[in-house]
Amino acid sequence: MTTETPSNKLNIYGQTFNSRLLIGSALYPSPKVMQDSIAASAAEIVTVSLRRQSPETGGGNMFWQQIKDLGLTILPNTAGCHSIQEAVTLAQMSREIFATDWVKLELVGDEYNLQPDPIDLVKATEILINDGFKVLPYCTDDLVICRHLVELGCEVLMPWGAPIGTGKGLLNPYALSAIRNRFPQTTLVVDAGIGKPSDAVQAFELGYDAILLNSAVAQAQDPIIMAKAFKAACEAGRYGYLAGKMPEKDTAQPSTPTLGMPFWHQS
Ligand SMILES: CC(=O)[C@@H](O)[C@H](O)COP(=O)(O)O
Repeated sequence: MTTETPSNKLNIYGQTFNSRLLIGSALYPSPKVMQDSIAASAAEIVTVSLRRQSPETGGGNMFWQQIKDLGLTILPNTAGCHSIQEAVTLAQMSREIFATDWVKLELVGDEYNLQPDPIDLVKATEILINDGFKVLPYCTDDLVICRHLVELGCEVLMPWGAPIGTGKGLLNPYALSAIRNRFPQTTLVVDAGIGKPSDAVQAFELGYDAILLNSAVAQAQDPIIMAKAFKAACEAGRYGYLAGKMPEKDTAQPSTPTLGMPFWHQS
């Protein structure tokens, strides 16, 4: 029987976490709603982009203070980078500022769907790993690209569910499932495109270790309630996966016995 024990907590490069929900820090209606939503989600890892800094207004400093106040593990990302050089430079700056060697590597290859550039992603990953980073690459659901990333030393992969900000859910469950089956030892996180709690449940049912989302909570009509819904969905999906679902059958089978007495009773 498989149950959730300390030894099978979410493992990200050797650090363990109780929550299997990673959350973004952009697009919330207000800083207060951001803080309250992230707290309600019970996420222990929050991803941030250095690009949020806005020295002209000083707003950037306030944002960083609010993030710091959450007391969570920070996962810097390279959102919005379009070239290897840009992504590597931003990762290096983030390492200094946040004092972490983790980086969620995002390298946009196309403006239409913000698809990661698969070729430059692999090249940038190699540069960053050689520079001592622990890379969490945001990638497409391409099995071969994932294999290259694992061969370079990535212990975590973050294939997309759907393009960022679309809320379309898991567009290609077959491809995500193939990645799960091919890399049983790798920590797999569905990143981007999740729109509703049932998408999160589906990711865990496929055997994924975690999900990362931003828009689904930040752009919900009530972000704080939605954050709670995702917390519950991640737990439900994970427990459902660990429990092992019943086998499906093509023919009906009565679940209520038709022979004998359903309950013992005194005559
Ligand atoms: C915040 C972040 O890292 C995004 O780039 C991420 O991929 C989330 O995407 P969604 O907003 O679609 O959840």
